[in-house]
Amino acid sequence: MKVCFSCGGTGGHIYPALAIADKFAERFFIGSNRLEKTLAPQAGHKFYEIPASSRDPRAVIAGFYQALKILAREKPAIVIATGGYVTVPVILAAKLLGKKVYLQEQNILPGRVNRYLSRLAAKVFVAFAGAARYFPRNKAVLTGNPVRKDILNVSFSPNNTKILVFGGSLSANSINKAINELKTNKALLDNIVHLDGTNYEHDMANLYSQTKLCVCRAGATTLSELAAIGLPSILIPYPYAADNHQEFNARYFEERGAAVLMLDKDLTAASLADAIAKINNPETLTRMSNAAKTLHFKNAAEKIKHFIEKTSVDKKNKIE
Ligand SMILES: CC(=O)N[C@H]1[C@@H](OP(=O)(O)OP(=O)(O)OC[C@H]2O[C@@H](n3ccc(=O)[nH]c3=O)[C@H](O)[C@@H]2O)O[C@H](CO)[C@@H](O)[C@@H]1O
Repeated sequence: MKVCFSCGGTGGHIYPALAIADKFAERFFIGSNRLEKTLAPQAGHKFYEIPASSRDPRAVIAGFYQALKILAREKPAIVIATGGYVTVPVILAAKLLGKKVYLQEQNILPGRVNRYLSRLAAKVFVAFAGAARYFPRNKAVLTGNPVRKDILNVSFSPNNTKILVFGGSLSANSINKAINELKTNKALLDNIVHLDGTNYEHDMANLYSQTKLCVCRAGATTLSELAAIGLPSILIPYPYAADNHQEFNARYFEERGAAVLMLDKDLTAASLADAIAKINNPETLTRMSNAAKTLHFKNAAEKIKHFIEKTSVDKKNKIE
């Protein structure tokens, strides 16, 4: 079955698509000129760029016509969209051509665009049970959030030495500022790995494998990775995320003992040093790691693939 993936803008939307795409032999991507333009071809996928914008209707219309042409030429059986505004014209074009569309939602509190587009989708694969109630009845299927396979192979040890600091795929100014001040603390500095937005890391699995504690934003794809590995974290939700959805993600992890939540407004070099000092011991880290592991959904990408194959192929092996 040939599958069209559409995703865009930030790593949080792109990596789940790449994880699902691994499960399908025939696939291609449609995205914008942002991070997906690098990441999808790098992962070996055919990639089509279309114009996209959250504001300019002319770009959306141009994107829609280009998506129509691409879909008519490539003839995928289905479209899977994992978020980002570039998916809107792709989904509309797919529906016009009578194609089945599936959405995948990473967050506990789904974005408005996905909530609206879910009406056009056959199903929405959700990462957390709490997300289902935001979609029309019977639309959500709980699968968990697909995680890149190299990250699934990483395991946590409290003997790891690194504290990994990053802000999601686009980095975070307030975290950078607090950490840069903390760098005067020599004892901590030696063990801090800081992704500050100038050093995008493609091999996160390698970094995670040396890490005992993450200090990061609370993007849902990051959280799924922390759960898959069982990595303890201090989560500082991005305060301007739509509907404050990162705080929902972070609270879910904090309430279950997997993370410490720190609000961005409370973030200073001193408060961060304090929070790190409180949990930076093998007993606490191990306890948090075990709690994080219980939040991992196994085989999310496989579940999505099986669900699609079961429901999209009829008995004569034809696409519905
Ligand atoms: C501001 C905003 O609205 N951000 C949203 C966006 O975040 P964002 O794109 O930042 O998403 P996440 O934090 O969920 O994921 C970041 C991804 O980038 C990877 N990574 C990061 C840094 C790096 O150097 N290399 C690298 O590979 C991480 O391993 C992870 O896979 O999508 C998420 C998933 O829908 C949402 O929950 C976030 O709220």
